[in-house]
Amino acid sequence: MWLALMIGNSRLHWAYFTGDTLIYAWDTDYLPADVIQRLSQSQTLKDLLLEIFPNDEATGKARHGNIEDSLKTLCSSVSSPPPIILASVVPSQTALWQSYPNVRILTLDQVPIKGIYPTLGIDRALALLGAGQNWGFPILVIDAGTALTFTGADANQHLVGGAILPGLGLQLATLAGKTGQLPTVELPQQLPHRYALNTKEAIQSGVIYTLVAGIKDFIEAWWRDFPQGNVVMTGGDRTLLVNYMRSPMKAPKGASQFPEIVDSLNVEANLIFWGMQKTLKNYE
Ligand SMILES: Nc1ncnc2c1ncn2[C@@H]1O[C@H](COP(=O)(O)OP(=O)(O)O)[C@@H](O)[C@H]1O
Ligand SMILES: CC(C)(COP(=O)(O)O)[C@@H](O)C(=O)NCCC(=O)O
Ligand SMILES: [K+]
Repeated sequence: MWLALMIGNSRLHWAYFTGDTLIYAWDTDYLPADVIQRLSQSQTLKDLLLEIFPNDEATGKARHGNIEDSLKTLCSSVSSPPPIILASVVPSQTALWQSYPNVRILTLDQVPIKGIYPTLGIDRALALLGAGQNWGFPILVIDAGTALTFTGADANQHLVGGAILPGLGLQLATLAGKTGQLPTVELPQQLPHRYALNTKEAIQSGVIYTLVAGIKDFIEAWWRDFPQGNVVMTGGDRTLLVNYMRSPMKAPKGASQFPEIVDSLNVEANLIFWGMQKTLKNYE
């Protein structure tokens, strides 16, 4: 068994594998350095899982309930700190894990995608590989994380390129942080009205409608260049974004948003983990 750890700019993404099979994936906040130190000394997977599964603050009970129990039962026999395969786009966080005795840090040059430029985020390369493995190349990955990224590869698994912009959460945080009067605003579950008559909804409308329009434009351009190309969305905001794109437009004479695009858009949380598994496999 092994654990995959992808360090993103907002949080840690974990997956538990047995061999080639992804059993379970979950997210946690960053861990303090002293907790990571303690994990390095943990003798069993059970000890480790106790630390890295998020607990419900109120009850102290694990949020993942049954899954956590079955994982622990499954792994209580595994001794020594379990192997962690790590990929990161946050160097200061990577440094904290370097002392872990059984860690392997994946680097960009190990990811079997052609034409990679040296500063490409390894999360983008891994997601591309994972998506291409599953749906085939050409493939366009839209990662709605801290940053929102578009990353495409052609039929030869060669990087076409992509784009980077602030993600939904970051756009909202930047507006609140860099202006004198704009409040901190949450993301609504439903698509807001386009024409807002209060500040909160005006911010939500501006950020969401322009982001959704931008995504639509990138997908249409992708299909012009790669008519057989697949498109997949991942990242922490994927579900919200797809829901916005599915909703009818909340505007006068609002028609359904982008049915033809949403119907052919794949949504998947675990692309990066699939890419990590494939990268390891490539080295065997
Ligand atoms: N519990 C959570 N913690 C942080 N972000 C979350 C959470 N749940 C949903 N999100 C959303 O996920 C986005 C971050 O995406 P994610 O893919 O987790 O980031 P990264 O890979 O950059 O760490 C944020 O913009 C936020 O809106
Ligand atoms: C663009 C990113 C910040 C996205 O990170 P994330 O939002 O997933 O945490 C990351 O992939 C990165 O640091 N990339 C390096 C620059 C590049 O890909 O060109
Ligand atoms: K990401």
